[in-house]
Amino acid sequence: MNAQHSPIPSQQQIQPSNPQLADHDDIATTTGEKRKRENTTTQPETDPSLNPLYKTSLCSYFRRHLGACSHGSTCRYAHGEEELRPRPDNTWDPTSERAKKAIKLETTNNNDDKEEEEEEAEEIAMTDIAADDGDGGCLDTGLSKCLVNLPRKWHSDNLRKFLSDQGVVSVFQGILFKSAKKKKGMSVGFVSFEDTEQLKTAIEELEGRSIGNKNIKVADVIPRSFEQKIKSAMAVPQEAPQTMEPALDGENAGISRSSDSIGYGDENNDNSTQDGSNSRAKCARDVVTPLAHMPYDDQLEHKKKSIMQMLKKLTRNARKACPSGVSLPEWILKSREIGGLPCELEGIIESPLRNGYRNKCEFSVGYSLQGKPTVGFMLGNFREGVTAVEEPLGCPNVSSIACKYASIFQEFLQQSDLPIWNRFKNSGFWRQLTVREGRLPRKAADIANPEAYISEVMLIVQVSSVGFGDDLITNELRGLTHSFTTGAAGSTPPLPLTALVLQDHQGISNVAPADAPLRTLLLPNTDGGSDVLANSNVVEARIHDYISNLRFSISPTAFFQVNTLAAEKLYSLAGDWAGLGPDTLLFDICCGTGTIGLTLADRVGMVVGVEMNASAVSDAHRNAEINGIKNCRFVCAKAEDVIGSLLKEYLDVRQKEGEQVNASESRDKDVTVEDNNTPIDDVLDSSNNPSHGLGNGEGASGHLENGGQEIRSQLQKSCTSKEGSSSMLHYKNVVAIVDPPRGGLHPTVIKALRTHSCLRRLVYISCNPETLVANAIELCTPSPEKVEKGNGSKGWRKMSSAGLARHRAKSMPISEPFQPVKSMAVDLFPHTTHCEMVMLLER
Ligand SMILES: C[S@@+](CC[C@H](N)C(=O)[O-])C[C@H]1O[C@@H](n2cnc3c(N)ncnc32)[C@H](O)[C@@H]1O
Repeated sequence: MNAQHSPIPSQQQIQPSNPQLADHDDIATTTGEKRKRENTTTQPETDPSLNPLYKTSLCSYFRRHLGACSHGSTCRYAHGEEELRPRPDNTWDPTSERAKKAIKLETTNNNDDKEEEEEEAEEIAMTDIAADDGDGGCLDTGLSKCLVNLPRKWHSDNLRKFLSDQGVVSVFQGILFKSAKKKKGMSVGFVSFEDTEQLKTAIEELEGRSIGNKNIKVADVIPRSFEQKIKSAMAVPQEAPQTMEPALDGENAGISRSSDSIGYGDENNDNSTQDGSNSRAKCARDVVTPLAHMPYDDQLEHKKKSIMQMLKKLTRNARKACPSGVSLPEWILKSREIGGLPCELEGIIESPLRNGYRNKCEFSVGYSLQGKPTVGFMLGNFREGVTAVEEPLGCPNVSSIACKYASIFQEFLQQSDLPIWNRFKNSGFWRQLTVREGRLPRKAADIANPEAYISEVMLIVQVSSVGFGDDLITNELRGLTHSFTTGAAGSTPPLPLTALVLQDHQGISNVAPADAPLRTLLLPNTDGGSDVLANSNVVEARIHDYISNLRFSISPTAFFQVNTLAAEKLYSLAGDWAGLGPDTLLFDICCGTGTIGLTLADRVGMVVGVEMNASAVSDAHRNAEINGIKNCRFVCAKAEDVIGSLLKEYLDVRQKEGEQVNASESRDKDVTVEDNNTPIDDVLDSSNNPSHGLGNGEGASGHLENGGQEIRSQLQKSCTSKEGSSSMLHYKNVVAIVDPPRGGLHPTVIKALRTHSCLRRLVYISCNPETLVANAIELCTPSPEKVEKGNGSKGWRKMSSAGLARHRAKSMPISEPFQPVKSMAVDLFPHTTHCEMVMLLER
C-alpha cells in the first residue's frame, strides 16, 4: 500500500498542524503553492468514512490525471466535487468550486454590507439634519430642498460657502438661504429658505451645476415620518402655547406602542416616505392609513417588498456576526440563490376584510384645527407641536360604529363642564375614548356586511381625575352614560353597547399602565328606567369574539388582535408550520388571552402559555373553561422571569425520561426557578441591563414588578400542577410559538430558547419585522469556538437593533443555532404600512 497516499486517514493524519488542510501529497493550498507530502504511518484500518476528514479534500491525482487515481473508490480524497464533503469546521477544500463560490459570495455580501451601512448612516444623518432647521424648530419641507451628489468631505461650512459663491441670477449675493446643513461623510445636504422666492431662485441657480464630475441634484425633502410633512399644515390649537416642548412620551414622540392600538404613535407613525405618496398629509386618513390611496393589491406588493428588504438584513447580519473560523451556515450560502433572503418569503396573505376591520380604536381627545373639541386622531406629532385632532370619518380601517361613538362623545364634550386634556400643560380631565368591538361567529361568506356581525361594544373612557371634585365628576359621568346610551339607542340601526369603563390615568402619555384604575359604569336600561350608578364597581366589563369557532372573553386592557378574521389566518398558519401532533408540547410565549394556544390545543398534547398581563391571563383561563379545553396551562409572569424555569421543568423531564428515570420521581419533584444560564436573581435584575435596548415597549413596563420571592412562590404554585407534571412525560416534540410585542423578545428569553437544545422548532410571529430580524440574528448566528465574556455594551444606545443583536450574539452561550426555514406575511392592517410576519426556525 502506498503509505504516502493511504486510503485510510490515520488519527495523526486528521490532526495536521493546519487542520484546514488534510494530509495529502501535493495538495494545492489556497495560495497555489504545493505542499510537500508528509510522512505518515499506516494505522490499523477502521471504516475510513468515519474519519472526520474523509473526502474533505479533492484528490490531486484524480484531478491531474483526469480521473486516474490508483486508489479508485477506496481513496480517502474526494474524486470530484460531487464526492467532496465539508470539513469539520464547515469549510470546504479551498481549491474546490464550492469554496470559491463562498468566497465570492462573501466578497459581494461585504460590499452589500458596506453599502447598507452607508445607506443607514446617510438615512440617520438625513433625519438628524432634517429634524433640526437650526432654530430648534422643525424643518418646513415646503421651503427646503436637499442637494444630492455633494462631496462627502464637505461639512456645513463648505456647503454655505458654495451657495454663497454661486450666482448667475443673483450674481452679487450668491444663493440666499435660511440655513444650510451637511454632515461630513454624506453626499446629501439640506438647505432651507426664507420664502418661495429664495427657493425658486436657488433652484434656477443650481440647475445643471456640477462639483467635480458629479451633477448636483436638487430633490424634495422627504421626511422620515409624517410628522414633518404635517407640521406646516397644522396650527397648534388655541388652547396650547405655541412653544415647542421636548418629547415626553411614547405616543407623541413617535415611539411605537403595541400593534393593537391605533393612534398617531403607533401604526400611523410610519415611514410614509416609502409609500410612494408625495402629497402633503392634511387629514386623519393620510396619517392613519397612508396606503389607502393605493389599490389593495399594490399595498400588498409594497408590504412584501419592504419585508424582503428587512429580511435581507438577517442574512447580512448573521453572516457578519458569524465568528471567524466558523463556516457560514448553509442557509447563508444558499441565500444568494434567493436574492439574499434568509429563507423563502412565501407570500402575503390578504386580509379577509379591507375596510372597517379594526375591532379596537383609540381616539384622542383634543381640539380640531378650528379649535373645536374633537374626538379622533391626532394629525401630527406632539414633539413637533402638533396636537390638532381630526374626526376619524375618512379612515377606511375604522368601523362606522366606532365613528358614531366618537361623534357621540365629541358632542358630549362640547357641553361638558370638565376640561379636555391639555398635552402641553398636562392638565385637564377627558383624555381618550377606546372603542372595542366583539363580533358574532361568522363564515368567510359573511364578510359582505361585516358590521352586521358586531354584536358587542365596550367603551373605555380615559380621564385624569386628580384635582376635580367628586360631585362634579359623578354628575359628568352620569351625563356621559346618558349620552352614550341614548346616542346608541337613537342610531339607525341601534348601536350595540355592552360595557362602559372609566380608566383613571395621570401620566403624561395616554398609554396607561396595565394597573391604571378601572371602574365599570352601570348602563341604564335602554328604556331609561333605572338610574346610573356611576361609581359602581360591581359589573365586570368584558366583550366576546370568535376565532376558529372558539369564543374568547376579552377584558378591557387585554390584548386581542385588532383584525379578528385575519388573526384567524395568522394563527392557523403558525399552527401548520409548528408541526403539531398529540405528542407535542406547545409553548405559547406572550399568549395574551390564550388565542394561539387555545385555537391549537386540539392539535397538541399540551399548551403552556406565558403572559405578563394579569387580566389577559385570567381571560385565558376563562377562555379555556368556556371552550371546554383542558390541556392548557397559563402562567402569569414576564416571560423573561420564568421561561428558563419552565423550559427546564419540561425539557429536563424529557431528558430524564430518555435516561429511564422513574416517572413518579419526576412527578413529585419540586419545581425550582433557577435556570442553567440565568439564575432567578439575575433575571430579576435584567431590566437594569442596558443591553436590553430594543425598546421593549410593553415588556419594559410590567405590572409584576414584584420581588423574586413573589415570582418564586407564584411559579412554584403554578408549576406543581399535577396534571401538567404527569402528562408532560409523553411529549416528544417541543415547539414554541412566540408572539411578542413590537419591541421583540427579551434577551433572556432568546437565550433560553436558543440554549435549550430539545426545542427544535420555533415559530416566530411578529408585528415588527425589524425586531424579528434582530431576534433571529441572535437565534441563528453560529456559536464561536469560545464565547466572549464581559464585552460590555458600550455605545448600545447608538447601535441599530441589528447591530445590537450581532453584539449580543457574540456572548451567547455555545449552542446549536436555529436556521430560518420559511416566512410568510399576513396583512392584518390594510391601508397602513404594517403587517404581521411568521417565520419558521428549525435546528
Ligand atoms: C402581540 S401580543 C400577542 C398576544 C397573543 N399572542 C394574541 O395573539 O392575542 C403580545 C402580548 O405579549 C404580552 N407581553 C408583553 N411583554 C411581555 C413579557 N415580557 N412577558 C410576557 N408577556 C408579555 C402583552 O401583554 C401582549 O399580551
